[in-house]
Amino acid sequence: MITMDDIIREGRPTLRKVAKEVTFPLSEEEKNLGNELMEFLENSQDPQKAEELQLRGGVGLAAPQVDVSKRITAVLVPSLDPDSKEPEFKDVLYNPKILSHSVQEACIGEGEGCLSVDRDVPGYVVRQARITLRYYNAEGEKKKIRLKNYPAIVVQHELDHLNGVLFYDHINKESPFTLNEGVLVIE
Ligand SMILES: CC(C)(C)[C@H](NC(=O)Nc1cc(F)cc(F)c1)C(=O)N(CC(=O)NO)CC1CCCC1
Ligand SMILES: [Zn+2]
Repeated sequence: MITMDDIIREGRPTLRKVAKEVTFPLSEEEKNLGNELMEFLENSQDPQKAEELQLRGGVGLAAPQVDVSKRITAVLVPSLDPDSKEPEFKDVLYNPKILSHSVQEACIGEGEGCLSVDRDVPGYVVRQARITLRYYNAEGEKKKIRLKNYPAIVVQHELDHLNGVLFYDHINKESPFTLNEGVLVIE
């Protein structure tokens, strides 16, 4: 089971590597890793387990963050409506790729953080507002979906990890809270 001790932090070289694509059929190890990444997110969003295991509430976790340089990431975005059980987006993505995206850009109003970054880095992280994502699931089935709002931001944050990019690489050093015309701010 993955806990915070397994998550490598900035400074570790794997976080700055371009991860390798997986080939199908997946090895048992690659299948297990995908499930473990998702299990971490589920545990981290369960108040009792998060407390017991001292986990930060996570919505996405990529293989390079547990020192495995492979193009695998899990995403679990809970629904905004606390009553509904269904998450807004939940899947383990193998070889994910953004096929196309909106011209419009978006950012999270309070900026971003990262499970691999133990410090606050203030500033807007401007990303694509809407994306068309292609990925393979553990069975090797090709998926093509469109995402917008928070799920689109999370997926782009995770795909960055597969390319050795960290959220603060996108922050404008001179003026971290400057936004161009038309950038959607997601609260
Ligand atoms: C860095 C951290 C603050 C832990 C962030 N968590 C988060 O946004 N929590 C959260 C939000 C919810 F809407 C519901 C919920 F249950 C928990 C996160 O997991 N990530 C993922 C990450 O670090 N992946 O490598 C950072 C987010 C910043 C923008 C997108 C992902
Ligand atoms: Zn991250």
